[in-house]
Amino acid sequence: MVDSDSSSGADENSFFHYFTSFGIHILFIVIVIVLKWQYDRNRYRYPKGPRDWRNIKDAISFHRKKRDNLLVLATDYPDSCTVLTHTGRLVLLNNAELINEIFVGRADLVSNKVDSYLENQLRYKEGKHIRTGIVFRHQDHNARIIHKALVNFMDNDFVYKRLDSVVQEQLQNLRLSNKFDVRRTTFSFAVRLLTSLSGSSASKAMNDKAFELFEQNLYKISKAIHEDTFQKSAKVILTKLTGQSETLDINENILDYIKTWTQQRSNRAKNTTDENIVTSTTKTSHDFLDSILNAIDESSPRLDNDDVSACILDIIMHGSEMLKGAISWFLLYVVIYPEEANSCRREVRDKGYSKFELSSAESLVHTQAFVKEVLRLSPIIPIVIHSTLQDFKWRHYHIQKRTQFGANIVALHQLPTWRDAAKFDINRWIGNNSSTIPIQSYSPFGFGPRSCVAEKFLFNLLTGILGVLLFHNDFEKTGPVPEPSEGTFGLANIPPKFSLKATSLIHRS
Ligand code: HEM
Repeated sequence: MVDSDSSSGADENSFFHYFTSFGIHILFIVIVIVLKWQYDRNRYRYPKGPRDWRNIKDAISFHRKKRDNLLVLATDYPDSCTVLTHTGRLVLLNNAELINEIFVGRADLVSNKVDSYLENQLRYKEGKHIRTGIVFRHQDHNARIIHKALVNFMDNDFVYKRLDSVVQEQLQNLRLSNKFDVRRTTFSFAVRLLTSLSGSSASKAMNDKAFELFEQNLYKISKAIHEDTFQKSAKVILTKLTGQSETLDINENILDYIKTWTQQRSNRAKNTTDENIVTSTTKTSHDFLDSILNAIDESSPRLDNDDVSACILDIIMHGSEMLKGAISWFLLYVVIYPEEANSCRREVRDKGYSKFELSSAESLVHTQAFVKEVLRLSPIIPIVIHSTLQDFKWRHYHIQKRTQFGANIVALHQLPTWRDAAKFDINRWIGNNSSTIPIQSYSPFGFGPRSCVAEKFLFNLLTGILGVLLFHNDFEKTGPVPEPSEGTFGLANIPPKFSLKATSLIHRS
């Protein structure tokens, strides 16, 4: 009895010691965290904003409530403010001057694309991953040479040689029926267009089963990205903690598909010395794939097949998401504002714009004004977010490395300097009225050195596409349609699912 008593006392003692030392460790950790927090507080200074503990709920729901928040924050903080979000601290810039100052003036320090927003992460090889749809997340030498190669390709080889026929072919293939799901249909059009532009020979495979699967899988990813539920947010946090991606398998499947094009091209390469290294096939580029392959000799570290394929996937995903978003918004505004849409239809009919032609799209003044006004009120990217590459001082602030800067595009497009900012008014872009457009207050395609590579051609591309659609079709509602204030509003601003009826005007007349 005595023996057993003393051993239980020893057990209690060791438990007591265990818990005391555990408690002391925890206390130390808490003290270190508090000291670090205090140190950072003294060391770094940010613009003021709703970022204290009382706003923690707002911080967590910031991205979900962004549509309301962005305009309210710009009214409360006309210059800039700091918001806590679930992905960290974000300095939101609410006026044109500051956006320009940071995104153009300090682009050397604020050029990393966000990397913790999308759950849709693809580890495409050991130690390397992309988040599909966010083009070239790092601001590094290779991102720069690829950007330059794509811009040069569009300027010199492509736009004037192939673009018209590729776009027209896809417009002809577009199957609009009595009742079509607008987002699904425009996505299919956009993926096919981007695939033709990325790997011209790949378009030959567009009717086969493998391509169908590729397109379906891309659409699944697109849906997963835009799903907007609390379960989804919880999953995002979980995947962030585990480093896993819910859509990884699908990604691997679609990446494999693109790898086969890259492989076929690399097999044609003249001076292949290493199986895993691609060399330029020819200096004339026929598509995005060629233009990236032709830039490989300048790359460092040298790009291989997997890197090139990941870039192509990123371009296809971004381009098709953006085009889907833009064309879906156009068609929604067409049925909400039929008078304005009819003035565009009259214009394309008067000018005989029945086929896509980039060079004459600019002459479609009303149609281009319609495009610009839709993208003003419903920009596809509501905040352009970049993060800082290192600590830096700006005005009287001291900003820490990896702080996110957000250009508040929604607010920029509705600043008080716009006449009747909240009104859908295509006339503001036409003739003398355009002198009322406030300077540097409209930017649907990004800013500075990391702006969209297709920027120069996008207004005309979108105008031409809308022009041809209006020339051949009348669009009507088949039931209630969403308001422009609805839809997902995460990294991209996309209308909710809706259907329309298209009646061919050729058959009617
Ligand atoms: C309506 C259509 C489009 C919109 C609204 C759009 C918008 C944007 C925006 C806002 C950015 C800057 C993102 C940032 O700084 O974080 C961007 C970048 C980019 N876009 Fe687009 N885009 C569109 C279509 C396209 C198309 C068709 C392509 C196909 C080539 C494309 C390729 C790119 C690339 C490669 C970048 C990354 C540039 C870089 O970081 O160096 N975009 N786009």
